[in-house]
Amino acid sequence: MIMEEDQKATEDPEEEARKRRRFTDIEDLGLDPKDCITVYLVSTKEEMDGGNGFQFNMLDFSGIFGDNGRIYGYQGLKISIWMNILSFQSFYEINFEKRSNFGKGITDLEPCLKILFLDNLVDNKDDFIESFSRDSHYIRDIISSGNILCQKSTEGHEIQIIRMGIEDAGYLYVRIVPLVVLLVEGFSYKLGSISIDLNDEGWDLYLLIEKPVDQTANNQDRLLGFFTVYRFYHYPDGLSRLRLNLILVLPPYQHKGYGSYVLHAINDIAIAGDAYDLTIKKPSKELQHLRTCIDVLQLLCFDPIQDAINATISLLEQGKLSNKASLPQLLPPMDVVEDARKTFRINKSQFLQCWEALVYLCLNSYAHAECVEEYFTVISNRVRAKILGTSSRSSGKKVIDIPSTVESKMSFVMFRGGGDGNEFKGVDVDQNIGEDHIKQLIDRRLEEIKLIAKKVYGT
Ligand SMILES: CC(=O)SCCNC(=O)CCNC(=O)[C@H](O)C(C)(C)COP(=O)(O)OP(=O)(O)OC[C@H]1O[C@@H](n2cnc3c(N)ncnc32)[C@H](O)[C@@H]1OP(=O)(O)O
Repeated sequence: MIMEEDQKATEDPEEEARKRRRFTDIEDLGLDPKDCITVYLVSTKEEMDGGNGFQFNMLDFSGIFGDNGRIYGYQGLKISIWMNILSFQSFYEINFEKRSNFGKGITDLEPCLKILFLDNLVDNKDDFIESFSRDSHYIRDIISSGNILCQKSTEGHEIQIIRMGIEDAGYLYVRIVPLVVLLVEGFSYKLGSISIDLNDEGWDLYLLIEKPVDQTANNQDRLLGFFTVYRFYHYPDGLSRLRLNLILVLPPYQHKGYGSYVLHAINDIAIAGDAYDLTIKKPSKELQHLRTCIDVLQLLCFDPIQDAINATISLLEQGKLSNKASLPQLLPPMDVVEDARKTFRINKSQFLQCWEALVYLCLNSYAHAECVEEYFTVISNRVRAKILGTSSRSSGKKVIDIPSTVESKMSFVMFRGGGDGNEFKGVDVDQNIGEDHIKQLIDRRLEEIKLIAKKVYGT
């Protein structure tokens, strides 16, 4: 629905002339959609009218408003979008003071919003308001065909994770896709990365549901979040591998422990299904942090790792790792990596992420403060080598020391050249990168490790 606000020209002609001059004199630089669009999650008419719904604006509109993502030809533009959090249909209103072509054309807003919301838009405000009561049990109906995977009790509610059949999942998925596009960085229609192939049985959709214990008509089941998992095969043993493709906890429910609950459930799915491993497709920074905290906590209680950590700390105490010209450094023994995969389904590259944090945690908690500096040097060297990959690569073989759980004395591993043997992810490789940028990336990694330690141990 588009509404042009009443002009106040007759009330203050001078002000109006000044505004008009100002607007026509300047080049139309376009508006950032983030500055003029607000989305409200609502479940009642009162929330909608009173502006009391959950409100968010810093959203990702890339790919929605043309190639450079800006909106042209408007002054005082305000787009309000209300999403019914019970049925995931939406209604919008567009308000502006002025609309005119100032050299860059006029963005046609309605088709853009239709690209975003697909068939989930309700055209009429009264219909939308009616949907609060009409569709109040939409979620309850949808999940009736699903299977409860796990549940826990909170005050007055059951929190359930429900696995959906792929067809029923499809109906709901189409309704929640607009939220994914807006809230998950890097997921856009353009990239085509959000689609689930409903004919591919490898896909599973799981819903995180809040169910009132009192299931009377006035109490609705609510969708708190969801995740999709893809199952494929590990060659040559034919075991399944699980990939978490997408996870979203809806904004009103974030930072309440649900993400953590879901990640534990996914780990359990992988273990119960005897999967080879569990991976996550391009995790966001926040998700990666959460995942590493969870994995580090599990690994800290995993006996086979203790000897390997102690051996690494011993090398750090002797200053043997930072002096090494060859890389990689601070690698765990491969048998420990394999044990962790078999026990927790943590894949190798995730294990290496956890390993640095595990060593740091043990350094800190067992009074090895004097070699923390040594540890920081080793991490800095590792990040630097990752960035400047090719310069430290050689075509020959490299022999490096690693801690061993097999023998008390040192073992060695030989790497054939061409790579730095380093499987750490998360740092961009750029050959022309400057020293300042390298320092920033090193600091960032050290901060990540310290933050994990703080969350896990409060150190
Ligand atoms: C493969 C992909 O899908 S990549 C994209 C990932 N998804 C997104 O980016 C979508 C938007 N974000 C989200 O959906 C969510 O924020 C998620 C999934 C990343 C995390 O879910 P949340 O429910 O917020 O996680 P959870 O609450 O368990 O933990 C988040 C933080 O809250 C903290 N926390 C956990 N429980 C509580 C609590 N009771 N009170 C306060 N804080 C808590 C955690 O320690 C954690 O803090 P940290 O981030 O500083 O370490």
